[in-house]
This record gives sequence, C-alpha cells and structure tokens, in this order.
Amino acid sequence: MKPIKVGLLGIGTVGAGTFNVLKRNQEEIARRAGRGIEIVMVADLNPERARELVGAQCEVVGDGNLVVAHPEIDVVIELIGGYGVARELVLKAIANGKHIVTANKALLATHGDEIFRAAQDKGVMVAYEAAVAGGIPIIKALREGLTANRIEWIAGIINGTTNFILSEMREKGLDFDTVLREAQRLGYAEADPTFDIEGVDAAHKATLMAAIAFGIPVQFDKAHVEGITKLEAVDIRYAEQLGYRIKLLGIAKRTDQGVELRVHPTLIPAKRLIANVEGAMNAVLVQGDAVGATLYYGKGAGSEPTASAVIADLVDIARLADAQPEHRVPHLAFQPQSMSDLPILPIAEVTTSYYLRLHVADKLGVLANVTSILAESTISIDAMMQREPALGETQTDIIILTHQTQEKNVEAAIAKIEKLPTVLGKVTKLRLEHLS
Ligand SMILES: NC(=O)c1ccc[n+]([C@@H]2O[C@H](COP(=O)([O-])OP(=O)(O)OC[C@H]3O[C@@H](n4cnc5c(N)ncnc54)[C@H](O)[C@@H]3O)[C@@H](O)[C@H]2O)c1
Ligand SMILES: N[C@@H](CCO)C(=O)O
Ligand code: NA
Repeated sequence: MKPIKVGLLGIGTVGAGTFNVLKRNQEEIARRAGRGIEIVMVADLNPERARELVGAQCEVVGDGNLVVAHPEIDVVIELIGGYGVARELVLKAIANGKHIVTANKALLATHGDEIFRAAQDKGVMVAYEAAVAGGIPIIKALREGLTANRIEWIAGIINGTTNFILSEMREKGLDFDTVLREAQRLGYAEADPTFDIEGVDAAHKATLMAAIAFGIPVQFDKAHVEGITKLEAVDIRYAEQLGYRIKLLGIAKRTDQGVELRVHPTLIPAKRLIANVEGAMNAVLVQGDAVGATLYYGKGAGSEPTASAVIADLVDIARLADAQPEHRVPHLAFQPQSMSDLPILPIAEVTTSYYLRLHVADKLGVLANVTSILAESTISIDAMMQREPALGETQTDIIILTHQTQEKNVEAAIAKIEKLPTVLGKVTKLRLEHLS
C-alpha cells in the first residue's frame, strides 16, 4: 500500500516530539499501520528552527495554507494551538478533504461541533487523542473500550501543570511562581499559563470527555471553572489532617436532571489511588455501570508522551481512511443523529460534599450556632475539627466536612453563618468527592 502523506502545522514541543518518534519508530509503526507514514511538509512561523529540526528530508514553509492546500497530503496534523489560525486552517484542510489530527483541546472544546460537522459532511476523520490527558489513551477507552457501559461519572487529574504545582508545593514547600516557571520550562504549560492555573485547560478536556461519555454536544461555555490560584496552603494542611488530598479535578457526572460539568480544587480521601497521582502525571477515573471503576494513569503532557497519542491517531487514520465513514468510530462516540439534549446543570444544582473553614472568635456557643444553622438547612456533618488556639489566642479555625447536599443549599447556609458575630470574615468552601 502507498504510504500515507502527512502535513504538520506547528513544530514546537509536541510537533518536534511527533517528528522524532515517527522517525525513530518508523518501521514498527508502518508494520502496525499496514503502510508507511511520511511527513512531507512542515509549516511553522519560525521556518529556520523548523528546518534545523527536520533536516533536508521534508519541505519547510512559513505559511500553513500551503500545507492544507497541498494536493498530495492526506492528513494534516494541527499542533499550533489556540482558536484563531488553528480553526481557520483545520476548516480549510477539511474542506480540501484532508483528515485531521489535533492536540488542541481549546479549539475542540469551543468549536468542536462546527469542526466535527464539517468533517462529517466531507467524510473525513478528526482524531484528537492527544487533546485529553496527553499520552493516556482515554479517548480510545471512552469511545471504544467502554461502549457497553452507561457511563455514570468521570473524575480526572487532567492538567499536568497544576498537579505539578500542587505536588511540589505540598512536598517541597516551594512557592507557586517558582513551580509554574519550572512547568513552563519542561514544556507542560499552555502558551498562556493562566489556562492551566485557572482551570480552563482542564475544563476544555472535561468538556470533551463529557461529550463522548454522555453523547451530548461540546459545551465548554456551560462548564463551571475554578483553578488553583485561590487555594490556600492552610486548607491543604487541614485537609491532610483529616485524611484528604486536594487535587484539581475535572468532573463530568450524569444525573437524572442533567450533566454536572465542573473543574475545581477537590478534597479526595488520601487512600484513593488517584489521590496519590503526583507531579505532572494525569489520571482519569471512569465509573461505568457494567465494568465498575477503571483508572487510566500516565503522562498527560510533554513532548514525546503527547506525540505518542498524535501518532496513534495517525495509525488509526492510516488503517481506517478507506473504510466507509459510517463504519468508523463516531467523532463524539455516539452517532451524530443520536445525540442527547441532556442539559448541563448550573453549579447551584450540583450535589456534592463540602469542606468548610470558619475563622471564629474562640467563645462559648459559637459551634452550637454554626451547627444549628447547618441542621436547619438539613446539611448533615460528617466530621469536624477545631484547631486548639495557642496560649492567649482569642481566635481559631473550625473545619467542617459535610455529607452530600446541593450547592445552593450550602451557599444559603454559608450566608447565614457569615452573619454570626462570632464568625470572622468569609467562610472558605471547597468541594469534596469520595469517588466511590
Ligand atoms: N505541550 C504539551 O505537553 C501538550 C500536551 C497536550 C496537548 N498540547 C497541545 O498541543 C498544541 C501545541 O502545543 P505545544 O506545547 O507544542 O506548543 P508550542 O508553542 O511549543 O508549539 C507551537 C508551534 O506552532 C508554531 N506556530 C504558531 N503559530 C503558527 C502559525 N500561524 N502557523 C504555523 N506555525 C505556527 C510556533 O512557532 C510553534 O513552533 C496546543 O494545542 C496544546 O494545547 C500540548
Ligand atoms: N498544559 C497542559 C498540557 C497537556 O494538555 C497540562 O499541563 O496538562
Ligand atoms: Na489522550
């Protein structure tokens, strides 16, 4: 069979990894794909650096339009990032009948429906394994391996940068900015690292997982997004004392009312496997009704781990390109005519457990007042801890872990608690998931 011809848009961290792994494992990959895979043209804004990386074996250009219009190219790999030029080039490539491989979760979480529809109309594939949890084959698992299941929920550590920051801060006591700079140096962080630390990148990935798990359209604009910038070290310490770790989780959960789609720092029991995922590693826990819980762990970022997923997609395309479009794996796992309109729930409607930290005057009756507000709100307490005040100290902290309740319920109770004269300042609220 003729080799499949590939054009590469953007040869930065992931692009260079893709080029190198493809070259190194060329023969083995061809034996799996049933044909050779050849990168014939590379476009990058910095063609000199690109030329140094690829040598003389393929053409290097500065304008991606030359790649998407190249008559011999069958597959375009988009590794530029962002939603501007990347969206334009991907849509042009599809219009020209090229299959697409992309690692760009920002693009797919915001313009996925438009891109998948265009690909469907044109009979080409858009493969995006690298977009969620990098090298971990989670898209493959959700779209293919778990098709027998009604998926109940997914909870994942799906941003390497923030997990690296939380781990290094907790274990080595390093400060936030130092660790973020190191994550950038190692090639984990997004071009705009606020996407990592504010939870946006994790929400892009959770949005894609929710779509393929529940057969709903891609709806990033409805996701609840909180990052780690407001997380305080004191809460990490109290959580540990109570037997929990704090992780930035991306959660997609199906309920009778709709889908919970949320990213926020979350307390998880320290004994869970996923609570022990450290550094830039990712892990995704999927609960299916037939299989039960399955856990996927590995490198979610970095040059070659991400390239591993990009090349797996290339191999899939090489194997499936001549199959009838209706016989291929659907872009969003469910057949396009069988999508569900289950709504994404507003955060007020979400049900979970909570960690509350109250800074209080160390006076008789403060605890009784707080617990009676919780009781009136039908919020039951799972655990409670009061820091022993130092000698002569007149203020202290009370930590309360609640059983499950609705977010709007806990918010109303917090508003009442904050009005108590013995409660000083704002109550800190974090969400807690038992993941069982
Ligand atoms: N780095 C990771 O670990 C990782 C993991 C998973 C997914 N991703 C995603 O992969 C994509 C690429 O990430 P990266 O880390 O390799 O980024 P990068 O910044 O290292 O590389 C991007 C490359 O694209 C080039 N480029 C920018 N604009 C261009 C244009 N208009 N035309 C042609 N080339 C252009 C840049 O010169 C650069 O070489 C992003 O969507 C990112 O979210 C990255
Ligand atoms: N910035 C992302 C890259 C992988 O998608 C992360 O830190 O996980
Ligand atoms: Na992946």
